[in-house]
Amino acid sequence: MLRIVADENMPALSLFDGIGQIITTPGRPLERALLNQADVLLVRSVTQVDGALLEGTPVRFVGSATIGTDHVALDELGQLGVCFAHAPGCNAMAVAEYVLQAILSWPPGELAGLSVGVIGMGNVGRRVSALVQALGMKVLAHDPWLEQAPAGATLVTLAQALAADVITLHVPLVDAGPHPTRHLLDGPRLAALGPQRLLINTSRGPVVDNTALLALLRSGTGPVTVLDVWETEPLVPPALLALAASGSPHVAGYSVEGKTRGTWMLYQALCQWCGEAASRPMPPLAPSRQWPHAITDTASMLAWLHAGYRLADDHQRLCEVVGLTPEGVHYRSEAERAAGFDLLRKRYPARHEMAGWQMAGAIAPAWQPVLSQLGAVLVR
Ligand SMILES: NC(=O)c1ccc[n+]([C@@H]2O[C@H](COP(=O)([O-])OP(=O)(O)OC[C@H]3O[C@@H](n4cnc5c(N)ncnc54)[C@H](O)[C@@H]3O)[C@@H](O)[C@H]2O)c1
Ligand SMILES: O=C(O)[C@H](O)[C@H](O)COP(=O)(O)O
Repeated sequence: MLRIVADENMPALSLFDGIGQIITTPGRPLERALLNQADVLLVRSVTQVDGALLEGTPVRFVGSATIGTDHVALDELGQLGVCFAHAPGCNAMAVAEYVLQAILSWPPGELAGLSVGVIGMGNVGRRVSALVQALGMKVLAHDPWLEQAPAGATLVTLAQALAADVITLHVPLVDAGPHPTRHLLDGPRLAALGPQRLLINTSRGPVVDNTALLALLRSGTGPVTVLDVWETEPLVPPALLALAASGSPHVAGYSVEGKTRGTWMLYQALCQWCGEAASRPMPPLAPSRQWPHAITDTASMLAWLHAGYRLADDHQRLCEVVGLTPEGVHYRSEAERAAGFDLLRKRYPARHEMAGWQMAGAIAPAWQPVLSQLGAVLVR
């Protein structure tokens, strides 16, 4: 039996029953002494995993139930001969649904014909691209690693993508190599956006220079801003949250399906590594849900999306833990704010992706493509 240390915020750990014995632990911080008796470490993005953590321990397999891997020193794990697996794409649909709701909640009214600059066209960027095209929006995709534009999108330079009406970031956090992304949106690029554009960051906090963004928002010249990720996580600067149109505690990918799929992908990788058959299927999750109302406009579309999940609830809860009142007062200490951020994530309400909803009301033709992209079933 393998000895497995796992982040307590990972669902579906019973998948590992029979393969190993699980000890759960908070991921931030992770107590190194626990690893002295562990063969396997399973983390989420809040645990920094490097040679200093693993050297001298019996750990030979590390899994991260996340898309991003910037918290893992992959080269150091390689030098120690530690196998690494993660969960590409596991929560991509949840992030895409978050972005869709942010765009639909933005004031301009008619979205068809407006453009969306999608920066990073991987698992998340492609899903976002498909959803916004289904709304009749044009996709200007920037991804220097791609040679061909994904379906329906036009590959453009970063400057061209940043000239779109909506800019949404879906890059990994990268420091080295030809296309680093730390402060990809730096002061000058942010300043060039102006106050009319919508900027959404669900990638990693440091992809946007938060200090420069705050200065622009304070002067009234920054973009309409939706932030799920923050440069100083788990600390959220109250002033930045106060000036953002919406903020959330790094939960864009926190659907029940996305988190569970992450664990399940690690289960498969661990089985392969230790020569076991991965016989357990992805646990069934989506409840049966029926929407009786018509969808004819943005308001009725949002009403349906809100039946699954409300972006505004995330914002409200984050304001509460940061101590931000409608008057803009913040009265909590840094320690309270950091602990509150992590607690919100630990106690995040069950949020299901929209796939599988049975739509019993009339659906106007303009809305059918986006419902189809979301996996809703038209029963009328
Ligand atoms: N907020 C959340 O809850 C949440 C959830 C999932 C993922 N994420 C973040 O989103 C990122 C993207 O997720 P994904 O599943 O699409 O990853 P992915 O690896 O499938 O795609 C990333 C894409 O970014 C491109 N890219 C790399 N450097 C670039 C650059 N300088 N400019 C433009 N494009 C560049 C890559 O070529 C790739 O196509 C993850 O790395 C993770 O950090 C956040
Ligand atoms: O990269 C991802 O998949 C997400 O950003 C990440 O998983 C968010 O959740 P966490 O791992 O911090 O619980």
